[in-house]
Amino acid sequence: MLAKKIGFIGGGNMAKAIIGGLVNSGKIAPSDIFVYDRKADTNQALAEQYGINAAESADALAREVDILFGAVKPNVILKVLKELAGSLKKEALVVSIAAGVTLDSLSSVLGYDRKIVRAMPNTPSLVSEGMTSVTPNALVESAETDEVVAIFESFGKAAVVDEYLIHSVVGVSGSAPAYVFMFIEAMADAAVAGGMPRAQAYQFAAQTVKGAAQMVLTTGKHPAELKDMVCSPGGTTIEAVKVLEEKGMRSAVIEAMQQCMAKSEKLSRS
Ligand SMILES: NC(=O)C1=CN([C@@H]2O[C@H](COP(=O)(O)OP(=O)(O)OC[C@H]3O[C@@H](n4cnc5c(N)ncnc54)[C@H](O)[C@@H]3O)[C@@H](O)[C@H]2O)C=CC1
Ligand SMILES: O=C(O)[C@@H]1CCC=N1
Repeated sequence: MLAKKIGFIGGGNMAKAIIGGLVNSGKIAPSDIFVYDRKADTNQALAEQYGINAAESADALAREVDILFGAVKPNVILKVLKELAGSLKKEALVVSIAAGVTLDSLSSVLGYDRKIVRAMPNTPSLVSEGMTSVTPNALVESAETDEVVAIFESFGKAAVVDEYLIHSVVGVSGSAPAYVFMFIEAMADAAVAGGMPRAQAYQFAAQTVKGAAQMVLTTGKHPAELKDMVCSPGGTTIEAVKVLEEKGMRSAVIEAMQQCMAKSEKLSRS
């Protein structure tokens, strides 16, 4: 049980995923979780759904908590944190999940003596299958980093990475659900073209992606070996593999991710 008070500024999709994961894990009492969203109905809905506290204001929340999650959009997070910095407890830890906002720019508004963690979750957190990176600044103690990792592990997997790797994280997990959804959609389209009903096509495609991912995670085998296991000599699968190679699937994925990572770098500089 985590004996700390945790607050969320912003109660949107990602905050909801984290709050839901924490409450369901039983690692923290809902009465120790606080949320402040500028929309009163969002506060109320989260308080009712999870039995947590809706704070009166960002300042009131900041005064209360030991760990504060900044879960607003990147274009407003620095302003929001600057306004509440003076209300935070001296030892409070701030966790930002805003894409492209560096530890240095967070320190510039919160103070260079503030313990800060930069994290990059993804939307599968909403179904307890998230993948989150965690990057603490030099002031965060290892026990505190472990606590933040444990919070993110309550709704998926989490790993500590150096800050320079966050662009890779954005490419390979933060933004990546979007490309996987496109792949599932395309697979389902082809099944529909073969006559399968749409809903059934999504079920077959999505369960196959989930099962294939599970094989990579649990067998320890190289993805190429797992691919080879599917390809019977003279069979159906190798025909599909040939077309995917001809159409450049691998280079399309690599180039798309490089664009994504370049944009992440650009956002961090602006
Ligand atoms: N959606 C995604 O896949 C991922 C998002 N992120 C990051 O998570 C953060 C939040 O994203 P989402 O939850 O998707 O956005 P969202 O738009 O669902 O939620 C943002 C919430 O902040 C509230 N808000 C805006 N200004 C506020 C203020 N001044 N005070 C209090 N609340 C305020 C809004 O009312 C809204 O409910 C962003 O910084 C984003 O970069 C990180 C990883 C993945
Ligand atoms: O598209 C974006 O900017 C955010 C960051 C990671 C996922 N969504």
